[in-house]
Amino acid sequence: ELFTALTDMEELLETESVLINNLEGYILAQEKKLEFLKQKVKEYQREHAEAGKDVSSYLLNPINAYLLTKRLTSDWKDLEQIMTMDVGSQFIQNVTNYREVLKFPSEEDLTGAASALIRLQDTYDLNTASLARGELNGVQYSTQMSSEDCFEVGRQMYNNQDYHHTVMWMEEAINRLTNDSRLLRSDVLEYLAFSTFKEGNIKLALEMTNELLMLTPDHQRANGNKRYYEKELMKINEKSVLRGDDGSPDVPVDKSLEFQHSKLGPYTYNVPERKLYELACQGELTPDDELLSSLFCSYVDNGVPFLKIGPLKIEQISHDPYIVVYHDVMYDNEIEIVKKMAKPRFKRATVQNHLTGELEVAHYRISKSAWLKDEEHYVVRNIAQRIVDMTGLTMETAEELQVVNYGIGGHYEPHYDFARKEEINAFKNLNSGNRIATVLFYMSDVTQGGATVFPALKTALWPKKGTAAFWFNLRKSGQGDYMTRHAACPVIVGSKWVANKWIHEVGNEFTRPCGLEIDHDVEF
Ligand SMILES: O=C(O)CCC(=O)C(=O)O
Ligand SMILES: [Fe+2]
Repeated sequence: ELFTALTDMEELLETESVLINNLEGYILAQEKKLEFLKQKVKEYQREHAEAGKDVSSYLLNPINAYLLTKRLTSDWKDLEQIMTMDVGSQFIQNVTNYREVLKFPSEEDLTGAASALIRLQDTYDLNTASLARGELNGVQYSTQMSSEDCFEVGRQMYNNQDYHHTVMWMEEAINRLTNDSRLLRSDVLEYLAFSTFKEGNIKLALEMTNELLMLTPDHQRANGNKRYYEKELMKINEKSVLRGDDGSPDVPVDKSLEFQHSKLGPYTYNVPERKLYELACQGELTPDDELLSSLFCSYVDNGVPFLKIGPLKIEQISHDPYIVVYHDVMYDNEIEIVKKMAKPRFKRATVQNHLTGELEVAHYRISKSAWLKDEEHYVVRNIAQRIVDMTGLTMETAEELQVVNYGIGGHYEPHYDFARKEEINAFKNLNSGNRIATVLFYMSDVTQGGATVFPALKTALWPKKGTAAFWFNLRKSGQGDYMTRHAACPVIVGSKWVANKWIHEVGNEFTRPCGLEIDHDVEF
C-alpha cells in the first residue's frame, strides 16, 4: 500500500540508498578477489616464462623444482579456494536482514504503481510514447523508460486482463527495443498478439503471430493460436459475404457537453460523467460566461471583531450550490504541525459501504489519511475556530479534522459528501444529522494534476497552499444537493496534502435555517 501516499515513498528512497551501498560493497569485495587472482596469475606467468627460457637448467635447480611442485600443489589449492570463495553470500545476507528493518514495496505495490500510471494516462489523455520518454504534458520530468520497463507495465495490465492497455504498452516496448535490450521481440509479440485478439482485431493478431512464428517457428502456443485465428477469420468472412457488408458500424458521435440540470436528483448527462470528469481534471472545462461574469472576490469580516483587522479574502466559485474559496487561511507553520501530527498515523483512506456501514478500502479512493482531535493541539483548535469565523457554523457536531496525502495517481473519484437516503442509516454520526457543508484546506501546491472538480458545474479548483474551499452539500431544505458531486483528480506530479472538516446539521438550525423552498418530486 506504499503507492497510496507520497510520504511513504520517501522511505523507499532510503531503502534504495542502503541497497546501493551494499551493492557497492559487494563489487569492491569481488574486485579485491579478482585483483588478488590477477596478481597471482602474473607471478605464475613470470616464473613460467623464466622456466621456458631453458627448461632443463631451470629444473636442475632444486629450489626451482621445489617451487614448481609447490605451485601446483598447496599454492594451487589456495587459489582454488579463493576462486570458489563466495564473496556474495554476506551481501545477500545483508539484504535479507534489511528486509526486517527497512521498508520494501511488495508485488501489490508494483501493480498499484502501474495502475496509477495507467489512471494518469487515461484521465489526462497522455500519449504512451511521450510518457515512456519521461514527459508529462510536454515537460521532461524523469529518465526515459526502457523497453523492459514498458513491457513490465504491459505485463501488469495483462495480469489485470486489461488488454486495451496491454496493447498500448507492449507496442511501446517494441518501439523502444534496442540492440542491447535483454528483452526478446518474440516475448513482446506473444503478449501483443493475444491482447490484440482479445481487443477484437483478429486479422492483426494473426499478422503478429505470423511474425512471432518467423522468429520462433517451433513456438507451440503461437502455432495453436495461428490455426485458431485463421479459423475465426474464415468464419467472419463467410458471414460478411452472406450479409454483403464489411461489418463495420458507422455511428455518429455526439460531442456536445450539455447535460440536464437537476439539483435534487442524479443527472442524466448526454455525455458520460466520466468524460466530463476527465475534461474538468485536464482544465478543459469552464463554467458558462453568464456565471463567470457574476463571480467576485471580496474581503469579508462576517461581523467577527478579529476579522475587522484582518479580513478574509473570499473568492466566489458558484452561487448555487454555494461554493467559495478563502485565500490565506492556513499558515505555513500550522501546515507543518498538522502534517507532522498526521504522518505517523497515516492509514489507507477508507469509504463507507452504503449497505453495511463498514469502512473499507476502495480503488476509487487512493490516499492515506489520519484524523486529528481538537484536544490534541492548539493548532487543530485554532483551525476549527477559523472555520467558525469563516462560515458562522458550529463545530460542535463536526467531524474531526481529516488530513489526507495523495501519492502517485492518488485520487478520489466523483462522489457526494452527504449521505443519501439509502445510506443515512449507516451514517455513523446520525445524531448530528447529515454533512451540511465541507471545508477543504489545501496544505500544498501541486505541480501537475490534483484539482478538486465539480463535473456538473464544469468547475475545477486548483490546490494552492494555504487556501480553503467551502461548500454546502445540502440545500436549505436539508435535501442533498446533487450538483455538489465532486472528485479529487489524480496527482500527476507532486504531493497533494489536504485537510478537511465535515460540518453536520445539528446545532446549525439557526446559523443556517431551513429555506422556504419546497423541493418536490425527490426522495430525500
Ligand atoms: O482532495 C480533494 O480535492 C477532495 C477530497 C474529497 O472530496 C473528500 O475527501 O471528500
Ligand atoms: Fe468529497
